[in-house]
Amino acid sequence: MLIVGNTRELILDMLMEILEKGSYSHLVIRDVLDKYNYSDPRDKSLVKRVTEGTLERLIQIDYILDTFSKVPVSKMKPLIRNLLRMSVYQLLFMESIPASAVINEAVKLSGKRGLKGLSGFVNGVLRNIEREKERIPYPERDKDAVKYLSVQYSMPEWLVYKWIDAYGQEKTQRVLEGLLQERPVSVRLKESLGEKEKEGWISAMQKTKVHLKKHPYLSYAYEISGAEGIRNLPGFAEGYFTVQDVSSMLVTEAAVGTMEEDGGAPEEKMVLDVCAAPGGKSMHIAEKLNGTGKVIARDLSEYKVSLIRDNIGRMGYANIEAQVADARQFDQEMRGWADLVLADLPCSGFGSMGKKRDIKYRAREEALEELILLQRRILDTIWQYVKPGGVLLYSTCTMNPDENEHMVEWFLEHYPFTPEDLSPFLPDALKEEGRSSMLQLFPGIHKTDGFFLARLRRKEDGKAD
Ligand SMILES: C[S@@+](CC[C@H](N)C(=O)[O-])C[C@H]1O[C@@H](n2cnc3c(N)ncnc32)[C@H](O)[C@@H]1O
Repeated sequence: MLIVGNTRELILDMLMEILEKGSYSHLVIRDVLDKYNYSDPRDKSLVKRVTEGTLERLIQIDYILDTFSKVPVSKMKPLIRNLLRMSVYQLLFMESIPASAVINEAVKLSGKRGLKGLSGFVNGVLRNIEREKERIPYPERDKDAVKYLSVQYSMPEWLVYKWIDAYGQEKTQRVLEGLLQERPVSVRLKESLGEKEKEGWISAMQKTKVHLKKHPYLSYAYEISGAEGIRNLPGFAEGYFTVQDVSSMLVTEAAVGTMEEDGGAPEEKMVLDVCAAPGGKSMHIAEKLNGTGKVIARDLSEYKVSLIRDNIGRMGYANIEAQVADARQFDQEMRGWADLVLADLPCSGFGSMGKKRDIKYRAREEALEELILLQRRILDTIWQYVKPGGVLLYSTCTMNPDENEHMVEWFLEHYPFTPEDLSPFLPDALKEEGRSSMLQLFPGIHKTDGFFLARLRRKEDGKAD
């Protein structure tokens, strides 16, 4: 199948929007796919694949371009730079498209977009790369492991350096590989559905083109691949399921303590989720409470809270309420109110890079310090909402010890909490790693996004040490 005419021009425009104007890739891709109703669904998946793939491999692609072009990528005209990037992606990673077609289409498009004078340059660089693609002189691992891994897996050098420092070279490489692997979307099927409804849903899903598979960690988690849009799938409108990574479902298991503790039937609980939008974990907790107790789901803005409300409406939970509140501001009314406080804090988000492909290029090392201060500020405030004897569940969707293990250590030094063994609440595959109070999940190593969770219990005497 060729990428021709409007389709490749559309890809070029999307890359310009994301890489030159700084728009978020997942939003640009979603909007374009929603807007353009292709007669051939294969066109749709090609647009998605080439745009996402080019972003995912950007560092490697730019390295190759810099090796084969006299003009460095940073000095090229933006349109030419992005045209070359998407073409190199196709030459290297999409064998089904003939190289001659990729190059001819790129040459034509540069002319069409008013850069006819550069058609020869585009042609020359791409032909050179096509000829030499089996002999690209990549950085040598023995000489510079950070540069080697950075180019091979398209990850900024400072992040590779940070991960090697924290987790070692072997683990870092597995994580980098994991981040590039295509992973299915995971969904949480409502546990409260009756057997008949569950079977009906599974059989309706099997009649669609998507592939449905049970996730090995949790009985109610399923993986879906090949879906063109989740919203059109059976059971979505009825609120049978919600999209949620399994790592995030494990937070609820550990927070509510349902896997072994309480024989799987939690008593009535008061729960406060201080950073809740779009509401995935709050709704899961509401579900686990079987309609009892109360979950208050808070977030910073009216818009964010409207996302939580929309989700509650679709999923139909009655024991949950969404509120606008800034977690940095102490709320006197909540002092000692909660059996469980969920602190799923804003973080660097490195664990979800597999899904949001531009996070890795947007991340700035300097910004991490600010995030850590924000996380501390929120923790400084919200620990007081936990009843003496109650639980604080701390989580982030990142892999960065300063936001994770070191943050928990800092917290325990300052506030009257004790860490608790996570293993009773985890699936067998994770029990061993969860024996301490903290669990770091890694893509490529675990069957989840990158994620961190820690379970901390407030001491009965309740006062700060
Ligand atoms: C990791 S996300 C939460 C995801 C959510 N727990 C879920 O499972 O769907 C972090 C959230 O923190 C919110 N946030 C950031 N700063 C905040 C603050 N000062 N007060 C309350 N919420 C805040 C962000 O708007 C964002 O929605």
